[in-house]
Amino acid sequence: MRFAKGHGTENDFVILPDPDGGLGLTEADVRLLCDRRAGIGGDGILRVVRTRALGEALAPSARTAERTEWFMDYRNADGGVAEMCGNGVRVFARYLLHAGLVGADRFEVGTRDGAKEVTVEADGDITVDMGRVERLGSSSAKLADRTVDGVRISVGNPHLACEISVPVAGVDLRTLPVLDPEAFPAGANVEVYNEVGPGVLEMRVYERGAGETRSCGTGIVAAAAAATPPGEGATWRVRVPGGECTVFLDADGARLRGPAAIVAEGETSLV
Ligand SMILES: N[C@@H](CCC[C@H](N)C(=O)O)C(=O)O
Repeated sequence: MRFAKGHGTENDFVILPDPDGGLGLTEADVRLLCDRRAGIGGDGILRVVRTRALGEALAPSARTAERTEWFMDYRNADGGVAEMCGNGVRVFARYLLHAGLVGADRFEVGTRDGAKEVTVEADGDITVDMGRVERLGSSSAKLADRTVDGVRISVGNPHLACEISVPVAGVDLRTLPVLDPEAFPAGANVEVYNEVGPGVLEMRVYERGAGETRSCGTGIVAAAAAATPPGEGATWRVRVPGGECTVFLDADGARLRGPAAIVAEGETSLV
């Protein structure tokens, strides 16, 4: 089948065009496609399917996706499903434009967290309206070399955003963070962040279902939200190992702006 490969600040994805929803994509297929030695390699999969072709009923949280033409079926590299992917939506939007499946500079993408409006900026960046960001209290995570305290944040998917006040480069993120299972029954993405200047954060992330990645859009939003006093608006530039994104927070929620690129297309016999 045809595939494409794309990334947003080096959070990379295998893109599978499946407009009519006929592809029976198993967890094993996803793991093989994302394998960096035996497969194509990626932090996750973006299946590009017409919303009306979805065989499964949309969850109540995804109802607004019903009005969209294209749905991003996101899978983590371990084969699991995730509700949202901030870098993924930008790459998905870039693919729709690249493949001629949309023509406008502003359109909506369906996700398990509902419809997300994307805007193509004059410089080529893509901005995603991420919607509501919820602060859910505090929790902690045991990492390989330290225990970190943070804020539980929902950006559609679960996060623990931890301010560490020292350079993030020194943190050992090689092992799965140990989380409070009551706070995170479905696991979570864990961010460590540090304010390095006015309005500028540096961040690293251990993604649920993928391990440490070079960037995570929802994680960037979670860190920006955790760094902002509740009820206030703010703009943050967030530096990650794979680049930089900007987050705009206001009373309506968050917008995430950053690059997105398609870097290859081809045929695969792995699915
Ligand atoms: N890389 C993504 C997030 C992907 C899903 C995440 N690993 C989860 O399981 O929630 C992003 O850019 O937001």
